[in-house]
Amino acid sequence: MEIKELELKGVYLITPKVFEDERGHFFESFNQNVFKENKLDLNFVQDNQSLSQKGVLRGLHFQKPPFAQGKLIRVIKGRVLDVAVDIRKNSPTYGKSIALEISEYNKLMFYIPEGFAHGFLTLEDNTIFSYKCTNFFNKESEGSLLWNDVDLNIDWGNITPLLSEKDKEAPVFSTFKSPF
Ligand SMILES: Cc1cn([C@H]2C[C@H](O)[C@@H](COP(=O)(O)OP(=O)(O)O[C@H]3O[C@@H](C)C(=O)[C@@H](O)[C@H]3O)O2)c(=O)[nH]c1=O
Repeated sequence: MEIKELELKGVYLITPKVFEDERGHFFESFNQNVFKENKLDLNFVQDNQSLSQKGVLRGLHFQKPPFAQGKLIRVIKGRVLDVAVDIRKNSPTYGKSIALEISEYNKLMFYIPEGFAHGFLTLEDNTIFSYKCTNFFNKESEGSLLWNDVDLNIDWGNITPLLSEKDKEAPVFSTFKSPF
């Protein structure tokens, strides 16, 4: 497993070591010791899974402190464009985002720390998305930003995604007061 910090501080790309044989393949999707060796001392308390058809966009979501969450993301089946937006007020990269394609094929994993809004677009039908969280779900702490906000300027491609009612009405970035 290789762990590499990306251009936004605190965001990591994890590339597993995949063992293939005639039965199929095997890889470690999380190893606390290896994460610790890379200064990622994390305590995951909740695992989530969602299934989406192609063209579903979930996001951009975060939970406010004290229920802020770090998320370790992977795709079990299918393919997504996964996006993390830095919403740490004092960060030199505030408002900047990283978009990564994560799939059952490349088996990449993405660690997004507290202080980020997160969303993803599914690129195949029946995409199964799975993530570990460092804090519990807390409905009252949910926050969101509009996926196609002009200032965030995320390149999702030319799409008309299927969104939840909540995500259609998410706040814009220009008037956003970050809780981080
Ligand atoms: C996120 C979550 C939702 N739920 C419930 C609430 C709701 O009735 C139902 C569906 O919730 P949502 O519509 O918010 O699901 P979804 O839009 O998939 O929300 C997720 O989106 C991605 C982008 C994230 O980053 C996650 O943290 C999470 O916010 O599941 C839980 O019980 N526990 C949870 O941890």
